[in-house]
Amino acid sequence: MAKDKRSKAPGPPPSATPAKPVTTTPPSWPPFKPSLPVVDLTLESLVEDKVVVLRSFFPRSLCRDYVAFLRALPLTTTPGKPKRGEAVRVNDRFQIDDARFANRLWAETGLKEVLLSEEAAHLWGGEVVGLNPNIRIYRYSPGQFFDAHYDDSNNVTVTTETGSQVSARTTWTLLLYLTSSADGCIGGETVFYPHDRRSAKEEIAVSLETGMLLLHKHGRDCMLHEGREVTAGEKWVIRTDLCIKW
Ligand SMILES: O=C(O)CCC(=O)C(=O)O
Ligand SMILES: [Fe+2]
Repeated sequence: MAKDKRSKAPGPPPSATPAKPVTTTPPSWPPFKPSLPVVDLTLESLVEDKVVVLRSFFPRSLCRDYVAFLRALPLTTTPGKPKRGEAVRVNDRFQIDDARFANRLWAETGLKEVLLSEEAAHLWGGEVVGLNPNIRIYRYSPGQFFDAHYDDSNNVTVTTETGSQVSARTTWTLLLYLTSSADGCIGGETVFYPHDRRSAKEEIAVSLETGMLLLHKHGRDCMLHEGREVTAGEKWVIRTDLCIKW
């Protein structure tokens, strides 16, 4: 086990159950310009059946537009002291239930086609119906991090492109990185630990890449993971989840 001042007392690492979103009017998210996808999206596996990435999912210019836009949202700093059983996360976040934006990310980016392709469709644990309308924005400034935890599977309602409501369950976490070292952000890697313990020898550290989308399996098969401390610049992330019919 790596020595770390953030290491916790014995016991199972906590889960990262997100707080219930407060219902407000969704923001006017910037358009996806240039139209997406800008590259042939190829699913790259980092950990077999557990972690995959799509590089250049958003072009750099769109990431810049998004960061400029997100900066103006009313982000709130999460308390350093978590509720019992919750992971320590220190970052600034904004959370909104926005089925329209979830649908845009799903259907207007090339994501749907690549995830439902024959090679990939078996990964998701069922019939994928879209993305969790619970959209979370994270900003990590120097000193901020998301301590080791597991992500839960949740029951949600997905409103499809045609407006019908489908009962669904989240099966994979989706993280879209909007900044990286190319933008001056140092640290902030998403680190996975395959054997349920924080171990420097075993870690799989995914470095930030501007515009890269990462998906990792959650719920029962979730790997212990953390958002490593940012030491310079800002890490910006859009988080949602992949949902299957339930
Ligand atoms: O920011 C990261 O790299 C990890 C975020 C995360 O683990 C989560 O949203 O549950
Ligand atoms: Fe997580």
